[in-house]
Amino acid sequence: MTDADEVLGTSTAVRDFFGDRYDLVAGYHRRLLEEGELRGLIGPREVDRLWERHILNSAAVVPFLSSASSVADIGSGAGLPGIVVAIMRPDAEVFLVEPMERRTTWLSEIAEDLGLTNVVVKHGRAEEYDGAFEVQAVTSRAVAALSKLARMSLPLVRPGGEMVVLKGRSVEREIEPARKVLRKYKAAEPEILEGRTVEGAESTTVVRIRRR
Ligand SMILES: C[S@@+](CC[C@H](N)C(=O)[O-])C[C@H]1O[C@@H](n2cnc3c(N)ncnc32)[C@H](O)[C@@H]1O
Repeated sequence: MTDADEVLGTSTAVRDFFGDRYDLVAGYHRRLLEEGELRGLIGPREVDRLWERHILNSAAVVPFLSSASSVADIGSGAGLPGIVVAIMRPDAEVFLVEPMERRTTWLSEIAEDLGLTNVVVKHGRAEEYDGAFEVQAVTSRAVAALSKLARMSLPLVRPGGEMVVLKGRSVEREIEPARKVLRKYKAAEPEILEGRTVEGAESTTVVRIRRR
């Protein structure tokens, strides 16, 4: 961990931002720091920027989930953003969908160790759960281009719900190729939004697509 990332992660701004969930987020950060690289969950360069690039970046999705009582994070990997969402939204049931067994083992361990009783880990590809369950909101980060992502996510979104994706700034280019699948699932026009967390942390692009 760099000094700058540690200073950010232990700052009053970050403590205030997470409020009474801060200790759980800090516990998750500690586990990622100690085991993330070793267990092949994050790359070696990421260890130095876990707070800003990963935890706060993941947290930026939460304000866009509105009052969703059920969320599925697809391609959760190390738990980003799924574990962060589950910590910040204890009132929501959070499904973490991940095909790699090594990663689902980690996700189950983290949920148990942090006492996150609202987490349900689902082993497999998102497509395998089409028709098996529906949620109010589906999140994802760094899983696929928007057209493929929409095909994976929208079948899990109940009508009136939404998919909320953490994306890079060039996401506008992914919208045209996704139009056909968006029409198929009666999705509304994608909204490109700015996700912010605390002063001093980079903002992120969030794409929200409502299903009618
Ligand atoms: C680049 S990682 C990103 C992990 C995490 N979301 C993050 O931002 O750190 C992509 C993840 O998506 C998972 N994945 C790939 N195809 C998938 C699918 N069809 N359904 C669900 N997850 C998938 C991979 O196993 C991997 O864990």
